Amino acid sequence: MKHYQQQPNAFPNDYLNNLWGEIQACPYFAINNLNRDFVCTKGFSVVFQRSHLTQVEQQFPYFKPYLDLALQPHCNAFYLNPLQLKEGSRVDPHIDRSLRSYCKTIEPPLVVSVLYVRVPTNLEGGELVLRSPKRQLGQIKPQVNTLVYFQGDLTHSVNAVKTPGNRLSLVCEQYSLTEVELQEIPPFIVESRAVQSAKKQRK
Ligand SMILES: O=C(O)CCC(=O)C(=O)O
Ligand SMILES: [Fe+2]
Repeated sequence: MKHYQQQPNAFPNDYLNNLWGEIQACPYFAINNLNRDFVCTKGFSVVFQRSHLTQVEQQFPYFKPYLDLALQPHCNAFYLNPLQLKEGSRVDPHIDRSLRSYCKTIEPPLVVSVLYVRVPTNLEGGELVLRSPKRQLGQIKPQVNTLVYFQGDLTHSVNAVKTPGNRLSLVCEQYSLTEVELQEIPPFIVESRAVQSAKKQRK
């Protein structure tokens, strides 16, 4: 894949509504754990190896249609995260490397897939901007039910959302790791602020 591609109308429409409802109701869905680049966003993350895909689908059945379509056959480790932005939220320029907290030497993902689950009507801002070191490669205006794939080594950002309402995407960083790297990655865990604060309160 050169830079990025888009697949419109990726799923039946009722799947998007179902995903929206399930994610909003999920106890892990909370103010984000991700780094400082993610300003005023909500979400949670599922880290898993391909060997544990069935377990992921058992615990999160509503992710299955997305995973069936979006996962790339050559990838063996994944960082899946629903990401919600509202008015005033933005994501500063970054390269996705969320598995770095488990393996310091990790290369960026091969591919990142992003499904737009809900987008405010008449959205202003909120575009996904993709860059190479030399130039801007694309500016993608989120459309509900479009599945975007982009090369995992691209720097990207999300412009500040200027409209009321929620912009919910389902993002999956897809890695092709060596056996040695793979050993450092948890087979299946959920990362969420909600879980961490519950743990802290218990102490
Ligand atoms: O929602 C998007 O358009 C992309 C979000 C993103 O960059 C990320 O989750 O790493
Ligand atoms: Fe990203």
